[in-house]
Amino acid sequence: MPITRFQLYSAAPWLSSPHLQTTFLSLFGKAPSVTYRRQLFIALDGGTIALDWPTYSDVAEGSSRVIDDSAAIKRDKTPIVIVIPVLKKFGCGQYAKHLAFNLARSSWNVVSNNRGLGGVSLTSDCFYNAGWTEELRKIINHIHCEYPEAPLFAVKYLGEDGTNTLLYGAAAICSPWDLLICDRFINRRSVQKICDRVLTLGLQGISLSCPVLQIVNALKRRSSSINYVEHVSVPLLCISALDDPVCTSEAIPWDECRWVRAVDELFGVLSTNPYVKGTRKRSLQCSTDQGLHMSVMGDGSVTTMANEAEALSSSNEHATHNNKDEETNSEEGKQGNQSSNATVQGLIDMLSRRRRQSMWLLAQIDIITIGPLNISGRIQSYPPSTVDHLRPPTISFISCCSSQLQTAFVNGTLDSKIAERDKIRIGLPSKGRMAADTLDLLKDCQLSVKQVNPRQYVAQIPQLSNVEVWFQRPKDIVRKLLSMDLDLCIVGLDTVSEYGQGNEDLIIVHDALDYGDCRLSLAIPKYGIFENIDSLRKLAEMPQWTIEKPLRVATGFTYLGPKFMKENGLWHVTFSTADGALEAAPAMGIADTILDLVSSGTTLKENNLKEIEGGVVLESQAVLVASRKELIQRKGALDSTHEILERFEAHLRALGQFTVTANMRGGSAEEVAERVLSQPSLVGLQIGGSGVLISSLTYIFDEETPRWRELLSKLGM
Ligand SMILES: Nc1ncnc2c1ncn2[C@@H]1O[C@H](COP(=O)(O)OP(=O)(O)OP(=O)(O)O)[C@@H](O)[C@H]1O
Ligand SMILES: O=P(O)(O)OC[C@H]1O[C@H](OP(=O)(O)OP(=O)(O)O)[C@H](O)[C@@H]1O
Repeated sequence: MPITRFQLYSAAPWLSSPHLQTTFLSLFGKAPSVTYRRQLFIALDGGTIALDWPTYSDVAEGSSRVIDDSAAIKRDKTPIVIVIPVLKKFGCGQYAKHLAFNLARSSWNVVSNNRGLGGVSLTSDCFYNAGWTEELRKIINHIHCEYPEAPLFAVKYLGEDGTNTLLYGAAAICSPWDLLICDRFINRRSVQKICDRVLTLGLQGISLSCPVLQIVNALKRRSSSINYVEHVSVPLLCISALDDPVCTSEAIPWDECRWVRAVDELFGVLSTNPYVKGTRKRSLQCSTDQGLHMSVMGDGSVTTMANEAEALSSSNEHATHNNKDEETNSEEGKQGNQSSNATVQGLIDMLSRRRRQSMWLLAQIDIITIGPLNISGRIQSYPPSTVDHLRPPTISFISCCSSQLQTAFVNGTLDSKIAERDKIRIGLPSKGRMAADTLDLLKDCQLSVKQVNPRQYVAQIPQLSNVEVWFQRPKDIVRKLLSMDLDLCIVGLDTVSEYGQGNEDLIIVHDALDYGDCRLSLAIPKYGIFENIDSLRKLAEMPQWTIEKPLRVATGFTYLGPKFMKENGLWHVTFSTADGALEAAPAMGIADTILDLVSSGTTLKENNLKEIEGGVVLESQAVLVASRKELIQRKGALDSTHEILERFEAHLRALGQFTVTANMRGGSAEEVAERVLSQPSLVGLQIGGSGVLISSLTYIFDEETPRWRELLSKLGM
């Protein structure tokens, strides 16, 4: 049962020390018996990653299921919780098991992972490290593309990816927050040092084969989630024990966690949440505690409280609220909600004035206990049918969000974000293959971009006064179009398809800008078992691919890749990913095939690889893409898009067309006309003669272009 400040947990006297509690749990704690279905992946560095899915039979009371590869499950909307244990020795594995078990019983699907944990061998010299989030990012991408409809819940990573994260929410349980402070805490007292030794003993079995890393303080600082927490943009529940023997409360980012701008959102939830009871004043014990607190009661109810209430009561403006709150302290229901909100609002106003900041609010839950957390009391169970409502506000009252919170997220509508700016934003590739050609196309359409230097990421198009250009990396452009930070963009079709993942908000306005041509294609070695394989069908029919030994594909396209394979009947497939030079993977023995972009085919040839019939996933070239919501809702967005589209269409239509002005001999205008019309090859022209002008055309305008009509119909206009 969760213990809150109002129900202080008193341990038995013989177990009063948190160290003893942890040791007790490690020795005598009985974790639920859960068996896992394990999926193993080999990363490109040779490391082994395991995803462990708890099985249904172990949580029979609930409705959690084993996730398999069937198409039906792929459409499953059951939320998936990714549990990321840090250590499994010293009792920590018990926490993870309790967590997984209770989540699964509450109808959530659960997957647990980390390199080198849970008996997974370390097969590369790269060990788990708190600051290395790249692997987690890839895993989240992988799970998301496997189960695109299931909301994902899993802090450094969240802060790094800000609004770009694929997660819907997260919980950090006993996070060390600041590794340096925790390290110093552990080494401060001898009892802590013993604890450190025990942890190290637990690690010995796996760490002996690894090179010992001399982790310097700077690295600890950089790897700490405390530096990133303010950029988190999804609901984040942080649960810390104030007497944690390792993750000391001194490292908790009290201030950062409180800097939440989503005040209205929080109020909305408070006023509508049936569990909200009255407010209570109570002086808090911890010297670092200042500000507003919300506490989750044992029955799942939420209570607000504040240790600055005394200060508040001295403020005339808010005295009325406080008095009322005290009187109605024990009241429940609507009246309680109102007084709760009034108190919260009063504190916000007072603190805002004091700190001279616009608006902020803390939302914090303190749990003072040690031992397995039975979280079923607080994380609610959502049947799949209600999963669409899983996005806050349902759990947002425990959120810690950055000020960059998407408005769509806050209010469930897009309007306030739409109102935030009056310029239309077009995203263009900042560097790479597409960058120069994109600028050339715009220039050829008399839409030159004025960028003072290439490092300046915002620029203007003087011809379009209400349009701003934002230079970004192609994949970020698509993400920002989805998050409505951009309205329009030019990128390759492959990038939109991969990172847009079929999102209906993305509309291809112009699908053939005539540069950046390439294809996403499957390539296999020319040698060995593939020597006689020349088609996808033959590849799929090879007897070698089984559950135990699947076809290994190296690709950066972790959404399109699995989708293509399944659509083509290749079921026994695993994917590994890397940022470039994928063509080396088969020769290195890391993969059997690669799925990558090809244009001239030179790279494949140089690496002894070949394309196969039916292996092309996508033909790509540069495209103009827009956000449907932006086109509909942002004033001027559709007009600007129309103008850009018209110029692109007219210019591309004019490519390869020339005007020729020539002198032609003839007795009269009629005679010249007759000679021209009777000779399609214009034999009578004296090219090279005096007065002949040949110039390429810039535009051939249509009254109304087909693509514009198509766009209007896609927008339902
Ligand atoms: N031979 C090719 N290889 C890769 N991309 C190509 C090729 N030909 C055209 N393109 C286009 O160029 C895009 C890649 O451009 P760029 O190199 O800037 O991006 P990137 O490698 O995805 O970026 P980043 O370096 O941020 O990962 C592709 O998405 C594709 O649309
Ligand atoms: O068919 P080709 O003309 O040979 O082009 C194909 C290669 O170009 C791209 O790589 P890039 O040059 O972007 O380098 P990368 O592999 O490091 O991404 C792509 O990933 C292929 O490797």
